[in-house]
Amino acid sequence: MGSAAGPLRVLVDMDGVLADFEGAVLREFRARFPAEPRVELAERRGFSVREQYRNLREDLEAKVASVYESPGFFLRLDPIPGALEAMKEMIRMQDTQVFICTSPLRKYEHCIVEKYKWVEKHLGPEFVERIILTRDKTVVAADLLFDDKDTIQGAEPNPSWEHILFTCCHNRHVQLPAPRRRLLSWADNWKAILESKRRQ
Ligand SMILES: O=c1ccn([C@@H]2O[C@H](COP(=O)(O)O)[C@@H](O)[C@H]2O)c(=O)[nH]1
Ligand SMILES: [Mg+2]
Repeated sequence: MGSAAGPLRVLVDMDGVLADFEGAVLREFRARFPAEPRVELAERRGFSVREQYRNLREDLEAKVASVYESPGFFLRLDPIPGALEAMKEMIRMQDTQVFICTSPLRKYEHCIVEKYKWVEKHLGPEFVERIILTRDKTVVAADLLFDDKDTIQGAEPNPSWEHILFTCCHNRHVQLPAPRRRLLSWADNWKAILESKRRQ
């Protein structure tokens, strides 16, 4: 895609990229289960927080899941530093389409409506129009996907987007094979990544 074929289409993930899921899990786990062992952010490894707590002690899996499945959890997430400013700038860029592409929990009761409310509260109604909710991001057509999940798989073996790994506590130790790229934070040069893609 890019300039020859129309506007650049950018997908931006929500948890771990716009909204601080990991920080809230730890904060709320500590508050609800102060006597239990926990995984500090510096010790997080791998996308699944649930799996890491299970490896720590089997019964902790259900406890950590109960934290992020609770009503109000997704609404209380803090924005990732710089994310709101970047999104508001990106949506105003010429020849650029930006969408929020996020996966709901399997236990979706509170998560889905709270994700919508979070976007409305922090980014406003124009971004509510731009939410794509899917458990399979590979079938969504775009040029770029900014996402903290290191491996994104689904029904489409060759997604149209380039996955830019957004650095998060659980993926900072992952060594990316060339030519895969990262965005270290929203203070990193996300505009250069968009421009590089327009030239392709
Ligand atoms: O350990 C976990 C458990 C659940 N999640 C949830 O998975 C999706 C991920 O969404 P993305 O759109 O890929 O960010 C979301 O509902 C999380 O709350 C998780 O991230 N980690
Ligand atoms: Mg994510």
